[in-house]
Amino acid sequence: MSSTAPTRTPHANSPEPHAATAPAVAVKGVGKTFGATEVLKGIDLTVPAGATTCLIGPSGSGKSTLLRCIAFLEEATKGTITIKGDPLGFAEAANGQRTRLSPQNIRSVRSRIGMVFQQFNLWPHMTALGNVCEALVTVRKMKRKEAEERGMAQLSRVGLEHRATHYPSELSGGQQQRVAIARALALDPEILLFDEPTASLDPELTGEVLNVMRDLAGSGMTLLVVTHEIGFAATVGESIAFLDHGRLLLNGTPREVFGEPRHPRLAQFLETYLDRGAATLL
Ligand SMILES: Nc1ncnc2c1ncn2[C@@H]1O[C@H](COP(=O)(O)OP(=O)(O)OP(=O)(O)O)[C@@H](O)[C@H]1O
Repeated sequence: MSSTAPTRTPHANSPEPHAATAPAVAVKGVGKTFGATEVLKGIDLTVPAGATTCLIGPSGSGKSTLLRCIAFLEEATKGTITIKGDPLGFAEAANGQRTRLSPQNIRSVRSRIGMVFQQFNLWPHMTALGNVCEALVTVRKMKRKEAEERGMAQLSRVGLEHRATHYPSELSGGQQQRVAIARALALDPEILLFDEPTASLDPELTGEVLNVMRDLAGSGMTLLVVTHEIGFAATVGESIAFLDHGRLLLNGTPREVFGEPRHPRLAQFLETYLDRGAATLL
């Protein structure tokens, strides 16, 4: 098992990696501090395209912060992040100097990333379809009719076409989260980030959201999922990254990471967080 996934180390004069072969996300030496607190300490992580990567670790280890840095909702204090080879936010020159990219460049690379949060953040005054279509019309400038067609297709993908005209208050938490997933999918992202998408759901509603995510994973989308659902990570994740105290301690296949002998910190974490039923999956 390696402490980091295999990364490309191009020769200084070699061309930029071609988008088709570049990883979906490459995180290099990323650090993040909030005031005097160092939350991320030099993270190197490669997220392969067309696969599901699960980011696990104890509470406070920095998982959400790393995901938010990848979505550029937080700015990494050090290091670089590329999306299919394109720098996001900052570029690093050959001499190691980090420069901030233009707002247009940041917007354009960010628009290729979708994100689903723990809270669904739906507009309460809009129907499920209205929520899914809103950004298509206002941001992507799509005609309403075309946006609604695309929105219906995405609602159907998460099994909610029959709830298109319902308002969030008329939907269960699991259905609201599925609408939020449809909204992210409608923008056709190259990579979809999930930040503990089932954490605010009752256990009986968690399964329906995990099933949708399982289907998306099976469709060959690139997913990066922060989760405490270890059973989901072990069965759906093709790559597992274990974060502890702001460092990437382990990164590999589920078998490599969860198999015996287990890293003592992982063993300790699993004892604390293991969700019901996961023990039999590992
Ligand atoms: N905006 C912020 N300002 C100050 N400290 C922050 C901020 N965001 C996160 N932190 C701190 O960074 C550390 C890591 O938080 P983060 O939410 O990334 O952890 P996590 O692994 O996702 O935890 P959890 O599993 O509980 O969600 C925590 O100590 C948190 O208090």
